[in-house]
Amino acid sequence: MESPPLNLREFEELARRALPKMFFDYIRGGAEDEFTLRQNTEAFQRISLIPRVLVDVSSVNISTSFLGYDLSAPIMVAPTGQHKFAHPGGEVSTARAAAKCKTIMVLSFSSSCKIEEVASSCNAIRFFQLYVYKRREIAVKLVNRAESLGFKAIVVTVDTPRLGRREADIRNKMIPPKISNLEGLLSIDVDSQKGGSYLEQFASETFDPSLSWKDIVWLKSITKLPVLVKGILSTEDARKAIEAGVSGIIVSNHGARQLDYVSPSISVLEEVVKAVGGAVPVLVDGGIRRGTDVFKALALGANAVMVGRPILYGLAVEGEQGVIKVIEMLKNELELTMALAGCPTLKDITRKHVQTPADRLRSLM
Ligand SMILES: Cc1cc2nc3c(=O)[nH]c(=O)nc-3n(C[C@H](O)[C@H](O)[C@H](O)COP(=O)(O)O)c2cc1C
Ligand SMILES: CC(C)CC(=O)C(=O)O
Repeated sequence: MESPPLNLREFEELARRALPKMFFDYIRGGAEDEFTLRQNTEAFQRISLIPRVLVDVSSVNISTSFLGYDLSAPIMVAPTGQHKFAHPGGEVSTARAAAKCKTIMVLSFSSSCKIEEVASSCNAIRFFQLYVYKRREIAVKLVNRAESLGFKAIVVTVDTPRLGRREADIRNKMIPPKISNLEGLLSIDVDSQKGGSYLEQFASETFDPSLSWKDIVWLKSITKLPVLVKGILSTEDARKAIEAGVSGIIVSNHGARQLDYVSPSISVLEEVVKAVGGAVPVLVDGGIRRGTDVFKALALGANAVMVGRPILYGLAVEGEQGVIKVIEMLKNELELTMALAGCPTLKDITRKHVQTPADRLRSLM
């Protein structure tokens, strides 16, 4: 028997073996040259840790809260579409795992399980991620459904006016998603003569590229739930988001699947946090694979992090149990990092515990 995975990267390798190539490539892949995809993880490696010693770390507490909800750790499940590509249990298995790990799952609009099915499967705290389609009434219906099913926030993704160019999907003729929440609301026929990525064809038929800042105000007007924006990479947009009245900002480059050559999200986190100035909480995702990465993100000002692909790898390898193992691995690594860095609580993690490439440059001048 193979030895069990010891870290998130080993889960990726096992998922590669477990999944059909088309689905593994879809999950792993990024846009175009995958430059930002590599940078998303390498940027974490360029940040060093500066531990403090002789601090009593006999007890380390990693629990926190986000928008008033208690979490076992500052680690949440990012919205990712089509969990049934990874495992037949789909989003229901992921939601159960998130509930058992006492964390928040952001359910993707492009879920392969119905929102009702996910809501009734367990008592996890859930947020609903929204893609705004050309047919706006679909957004209204889904936001209303999420609200009445007890979802606690709407996360609107703002980096996807069109789908990024994912060459693996083009090569594999990636099949279109089966979005259960759209049953009875919308059916899209892809043109099987066209070739290329059918996922991309689907997205270009449906996604509304005219979405703009005024629509955040519209979105707030159709729901009582807090609205968070996902996909902010600049201080200017962070300020606009605050002006538009959002309740949270997610610094994200969509796991490097949209615009290639954007900065890794961890590299812009600190300036966005400064621009936000504590007005609303800030999350970050992209390339988080180790507890040390979570620690670095917190030191640079994030309230919590979200994890995308590793959750799907865990799901592919072992269903619900695999997702639990991935989240618990990250939690255990964070706890150990905090002990070794002299931080018994999350509040003890400060900017002084990390050194970024910019810090090193400044110290030479
Ligand atoms: C297979 C896959 C599907 C995704 N689907 C969505 C989605 O439906 N909505 C969304 O806002 N982001 C989506 N994302 C982006 C994630 O929410 C997240 O930003 C990204 O995966 C974080 O990077 P990481 O995978 O390196 O952790 C998807 C990412 C992947 C890998
Ligand atoms: C169904 C897709 C549009 C989901 C997505 O956002 C992605 O694949 O990155």
